[in-house]
Order: sequence, then structure tokens, then C-alpha cells
Amino acid sequence: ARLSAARYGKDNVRVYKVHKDEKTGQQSVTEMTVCCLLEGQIETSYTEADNSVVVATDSIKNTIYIKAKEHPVNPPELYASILGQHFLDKYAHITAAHIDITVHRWTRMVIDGQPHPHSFLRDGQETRNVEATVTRDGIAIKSGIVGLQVLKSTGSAFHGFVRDEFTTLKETWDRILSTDVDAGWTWQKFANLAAVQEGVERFDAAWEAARNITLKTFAEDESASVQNTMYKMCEQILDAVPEADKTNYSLPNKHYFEVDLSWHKGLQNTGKDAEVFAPQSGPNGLIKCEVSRS
Ligand SMILES: O=c1[nH]c(=O)c2nn[nH]c2[nH]1
Repeated sequence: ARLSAARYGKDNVRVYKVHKDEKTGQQSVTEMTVCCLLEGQIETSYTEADNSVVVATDSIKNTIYIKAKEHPVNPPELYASILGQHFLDKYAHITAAHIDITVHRWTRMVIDGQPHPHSFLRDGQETRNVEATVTRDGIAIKSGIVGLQVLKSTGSAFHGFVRDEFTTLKETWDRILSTDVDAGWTWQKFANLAAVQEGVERFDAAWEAARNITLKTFAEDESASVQNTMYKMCEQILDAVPEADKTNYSLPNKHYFEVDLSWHKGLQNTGKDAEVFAPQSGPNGLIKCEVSRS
């Protein structure tokens, strides 16, 4: 037997950082969960119980907090790159650092019409995500949005699909569409940390654009299918983010079933009379795509 792949580190490292603006007294907060895994000449720690090559996962956890203190944690793409680069700079035998960051929402409260200086709310389980792989050959970054739950009560159809001896699904020209958005965009590889830092405002701009494109397209598209609507989102993100090589979506189709109530005094609640539905926990459709520059 031989070790064919190995990476190790600390997962689920929760980090909070506050920024206090002395002039305005306004405070801002960031909360994220970090996973940091290392690759390199670490085989002997697996095959020969040689711990001399092991940077302890506890030390990796300590490093995550130290780098969060010493450097900006925003945008998460920059912090991930700084953190990953540290391990390559410090440990010659480490050849790759895999950094995954999940940024949780703390949206500033608006109280009596005014943004509150130091109070925030968790307005959704949606997260902003970054996957960075830092090597001596450059920094590969994929950014994303996960868990953005959306629903539209009409403006969605699904008809013209294969009908055969396996088909029972009725065609519909008017259905509920609901999904949990999992969207990603992959950046052209950055040559080094300086290249990430140069034009760093691109990362927030891309996240803003991708989120707005997703919401606007979801709302306004007269959807013929999840497939076609998500492709429209991808095309627009590639147009809005010139430094992105490709974009991808993974969308569950979270079904809402009609409830036939006609057995009860002839209550009409199907087709155009449908108002009361049964939301389904599962099974769900799952539609995935990746769209690249042509
Ligand atoms: O948008 C949809 N795409 C599909 O592939 C599908 N299959 N059943 N319902 C569906 N809805």
C-alpha cells in the first residue's frame, strides 16, 4: 500500500472580529468559520509515525486567530490568501494550503430609520463562501453564495418534457418555484498574494453583482425550468465579473404540492384554484450547471 493523497489541519474554527472606527464611533463585525488544511512532504507522519513534519492542528488554529488579528478579515478572499501564504512561507515542506471560509451574516440594524452603530441581526442563514488553494505556483480562488433561500409564488412553468410510460408529472404553466441558492464563481488563477491584493475591491463587487443578478433573474425570469433560469444567471455573472473563468450553480427544486380538498364539501383547491399547498421536505429536484467563457 502507498499514501496516494493526504491533507490535514483544523476545521470549524470560528472567528469573530470587530472594527471600531474611532472617528465615527461606528463598529463593524465579521463572523466566519474557517477550515485550513495543509498538504506537502508529510507522508512520513502517516506512514512512519514521524511527527517531526507535523505542524500541529492546534498551531494551525492559533495561526488563524493571529492572522485575523494582524490582517484584514475582509474581503474573505484576501484573508484566505494571506493565511494560506503564511504556511508556504513559514514551512518549506508544505506545498499547498487549502482554506475554506464561510462568512455568516451580521446585517447592521436600522433603528428609527438610522443605521445602528453597533447592533446587527442574522437576516438569514445565507453565507458568503471562499475556497482558496495557495501553492508555490499561485493562488486559486473560488467565491460563492450558499443557502440563499428564495421562493416565487408564480412566474415559473415546466412543460414539454419527456412523456412516456414512466411519466406521471402533470405539465404546468404556473407553479411555485423555491430553491436554496448555491452559486460559485472561479477566478483566473492569481500569480501570487500581490496579485490578489492588487484590485482587491473586485471581490466585494463580484459578490454584490452575483447576489443581485441571482435575485433579479430569479424574480423577473418567466422561468421555463430551473435549468434555463440558472443558465441566464451564469451568463450575466460572467459578463459582470471579467476576471472569473467560470461560474456554477447547484439548485434544489423544493416542491410545493397541491392539496385536493374536493372531497370536503367540493372545496376547489387545485389548478387555478390552488391556494393551500403542502411544502415538501423531500424528495427534491437537484439541478447543477457550470458555465465557462466560450
Ligand atoms: O425545473 C424543473 N426541471 C426539471 O428538470 C424538472 N423535473 N421535474 N420538475 C422539474 N422542474
